[in-house]
Amino acid sequence: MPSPQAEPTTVSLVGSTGSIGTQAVDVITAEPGRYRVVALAASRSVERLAEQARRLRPDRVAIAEVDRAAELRAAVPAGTEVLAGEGALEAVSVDAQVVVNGVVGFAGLPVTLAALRAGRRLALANKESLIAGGPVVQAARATPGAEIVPVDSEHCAVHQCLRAILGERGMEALPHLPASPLRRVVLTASGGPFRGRRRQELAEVTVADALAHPTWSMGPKITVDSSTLMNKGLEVIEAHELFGVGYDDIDVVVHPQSIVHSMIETTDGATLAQLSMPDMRLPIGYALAYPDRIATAFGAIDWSGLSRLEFEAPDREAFPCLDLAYRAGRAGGSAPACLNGANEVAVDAFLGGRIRWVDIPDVIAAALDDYSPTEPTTVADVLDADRSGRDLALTAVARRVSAGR
Ligand SMILES: NC(=O)C1=CN([C@@H]2O[C@H](COP(=O)(O)OP(=O)(O)OC[C@H]3O[C@@H](n4cnc5c(N)ncnc54)[C@H](OP(=O)(O)O)[C@@H]3O)[C@@H](O)[C@H]2O)C=CC1
Ligand SMILES: CC(=O)[C@@H](O)[C@H](O)COP(=O)(O)O
Ligand SMILES: [Mn+2]
Repeated sequence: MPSPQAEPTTVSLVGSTGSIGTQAVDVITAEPGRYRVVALAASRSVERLAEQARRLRPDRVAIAEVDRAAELRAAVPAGTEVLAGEGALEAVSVDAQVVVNGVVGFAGLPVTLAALRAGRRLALANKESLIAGGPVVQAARATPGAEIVPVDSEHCAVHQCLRAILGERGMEALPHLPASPLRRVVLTASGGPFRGRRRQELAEVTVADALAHPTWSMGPKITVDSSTLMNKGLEVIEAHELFGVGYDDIDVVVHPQSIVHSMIETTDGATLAQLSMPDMRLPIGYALAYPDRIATAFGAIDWSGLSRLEFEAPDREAFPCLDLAYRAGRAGGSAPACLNGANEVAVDAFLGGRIRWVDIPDVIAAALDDYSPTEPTTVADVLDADRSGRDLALTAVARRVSAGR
């Protein structure tokens, strides 16, 4: 049973109009009286944002694109404060006890930093901010009261497993991993839509092919990342940052059913895993309610309908992005920010039809080859590294476009 609550927990939903944001709304509305949404925020989707505001009645609504503010003001209930433009999303990221960061990409960094620096619980879906922000996000995480509870399904699974061996006190010490019987973390990957194909069979795949994820329905950027295995590579760095586990102790296994969401192995050979049907509302509810549990079941397994759970090694030759991420993670410092920025440029160029799917890893590798990592200590350092990754990737994209590839 959940703990009795006098007052609802306040929540800011940033990126409320996307896949994570709309599923967070589902979870909150399934738990009447438990949560109150005090702020909603998105980039440009006025209609969806206004509809959510009419339903959830937040105090404030923020929109990043300033030229959409007038339309939004006209569509939200009277008395709702509307913020717009630079700083608007950051401003509403301190309004609540729990901040859900469902923004896509590096644009989520200000939300992550604002929530942590204000000592809030951050329900983190936006992996890119932690990966690129590295040491700067870790410093903000040390703010009294601040905590990150992962929404990303694999890390939410690892979080649940680690609790079993570390206890709540051990979890509070993260990312300084306490002395523990943990041997390794094993992240599961669906393998994406191109699982089983060799590199030479992937030259002609289309955007529609890459967006056809076999098990999850998600926004376009992460869906393309899943198809290249860069999503898993980013998640390896995310696991390192979240839990303080070294890269030699983070492995990836392909599991096409997406039911085992990840595992930990202990020194005595035991494996602990978290299983559920692929439904992001479970990890979202976990991050909202931690250390309690919500009362609504999302993703419970009907064992009579489940015939097999399969596992295989990732094909690192056909999907080189996985090792590019390990390379950047091991290089450390600002290398993950460069990797992430280059990946965002490459994915954007692929979605825009400027490069082929097989060019994505080559563009990112070209950026990493020409980049010398530094040790970022400020947000400006992180922005610099992101900019360099983007510039180097843009050059590599332009080279491919002018070569007619
Ligand atoms: N979807 C999923 O199941 C999972 C997602 N994640 C992670 O969660 C994050 C969100 O993914 P997902 O929900 O799929 O993405 P979507 O593309 O579905 O949604 C993105 C959200 O971010 C907003 N947004 C886009 N660009 C900006 C910007 N420049 N500044 C501020 N807000 C912006 C969008 O607003 P608007 O609608 O106005 O454009 C929208 O609300 C990603 O980091 C992803 O890796 C992790 C695990 C699973
Ligand atoms: C739901 C979620 O957490 C995604 O990150 C998911 O893991 C993507 O699937 P892949 O395993 O194919 O990358
Ligand atoms: Mn994931």
